[in-house]
Amino acid sequence: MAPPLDTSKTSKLERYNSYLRGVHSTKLLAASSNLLFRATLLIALVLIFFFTLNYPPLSDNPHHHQKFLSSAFYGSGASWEKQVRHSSTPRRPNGFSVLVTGAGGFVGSHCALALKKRGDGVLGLDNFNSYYDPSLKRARQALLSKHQIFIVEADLNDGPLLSKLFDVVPFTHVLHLAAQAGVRYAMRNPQSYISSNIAGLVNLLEIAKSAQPQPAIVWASSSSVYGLNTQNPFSELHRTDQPASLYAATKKAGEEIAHTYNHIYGLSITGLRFFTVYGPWGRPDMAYFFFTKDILQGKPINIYKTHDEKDVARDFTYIDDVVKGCLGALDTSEKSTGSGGKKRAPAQLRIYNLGNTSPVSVAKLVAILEGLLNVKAKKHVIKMPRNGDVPFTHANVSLAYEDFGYKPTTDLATGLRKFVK
Ligand SMILES: O=C(O)[C@H]1O[C@H](OP(=O)(O)OP(=O)(O)OC[C@H]2O[C@@H](n3ccc(=O)[nH]c3=O)[C@H](O)[C@@H]2O)[C@H](O)[C@@H](O)[C@H]1O
Repeated sequence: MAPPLDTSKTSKLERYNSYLRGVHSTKLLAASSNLLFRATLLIALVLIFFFTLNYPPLSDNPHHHQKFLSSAFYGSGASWEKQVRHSSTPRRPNGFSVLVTGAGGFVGSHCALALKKRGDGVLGLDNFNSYYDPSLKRARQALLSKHQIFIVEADLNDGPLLSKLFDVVPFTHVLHLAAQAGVRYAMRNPQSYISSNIAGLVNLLEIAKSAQPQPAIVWASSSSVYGLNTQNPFSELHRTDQPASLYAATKKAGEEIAHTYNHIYGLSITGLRFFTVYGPWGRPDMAYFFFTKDILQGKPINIYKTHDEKDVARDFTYIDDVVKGCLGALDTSEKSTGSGGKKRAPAQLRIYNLGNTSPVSVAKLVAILEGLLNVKAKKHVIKMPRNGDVPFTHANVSLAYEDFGYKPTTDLATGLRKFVK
């Protein structure tokens, strides 16, 4: 049994204990404020690190804004999988199940709707970046959603998310239209072209090569690959080793990368060289679109001339014609031949021009717009800046005609009328 405590000793002890408690709480207070200070410092450092990583700011680098967040938000959950499956299930006998990348974009949204309308299953993929006003992409998304097309919001470089999609859906085809577009913007933000048009393409092909079954792939190349080629009209047999812009160089690189994946893994791949596609729901960064806006607002527009004072011209191609070309390419795609990531037999590899076959000068384009809008444009005719533009494009489409009946039927005046409306 413990001896009774001497009260004087007890009160001393109590005083001592209360002194100790005082010291302890002061120390505790000091320690916790120290801890708080360190934590604040750590958070500040993490924030500085985070913002440094995200430099330059979003407006200049729209691809950084939500990279890979998608894997965290999606890729799991029964209702998400249900949406993905429902959207990609065909509603016609022997219908396709197509992953349309860039489905929030101009050509992507039109193709997605056309495929869905004929009974194919369509799943969209888009990162909704801010290269141009994302609200236009969201409006396209709303339109697609009305037609039961679900767009997964993800970046092409998000490997885990893409793998997950191919685990959930046995896609028969991929219509790969997601890209960093625009010829002149490549001088302002070169890295975005590498990230989307090269790294993103490789990521997609990596996933596709291991998918069971391997899908057939149809993807968007560009008329710009003809670069400094001077033979006319441009044929798929002409030189494409002199790109005039980084955009063109990344599209040409894509064609070579496609060759590699076809050769090693047996992926069936078709590249489509689009020629200045225009029309309703188009891209606001393209000349016909911002010319229309500027003319209506009474703002001056620049019309480029070549350095030897010639007209600059494009083989402007109407969206409905291009959609028919994309569907024709999908319909004539052969199956990929690989399985388990290994090639089993030679596979189809194709390249086609999808143009209009009748170039029109930019000056004429503006004259048509003036007529349709009933407004005179404030025109500045200037020498084409050295920004990667080529003076002239003109497609020979006989190969696409032979193989899938591609025949453009919309002239520029008719197409622009539909756009202006
Ligand atoms: O076929 C392609 O592969 C590409 O087509 C498109 O590029 P481009 O043919 O350059 O279209 P776009 O910019 O509308 O300029 C049209 C014309 O206006 C001239 N132009 C342009 C701007 C200006 O201020 N003044 C002007 O005269 C300009 O010199 C040009 O002659 C796509 O954007 C591109 O993503 C890619 O798909």
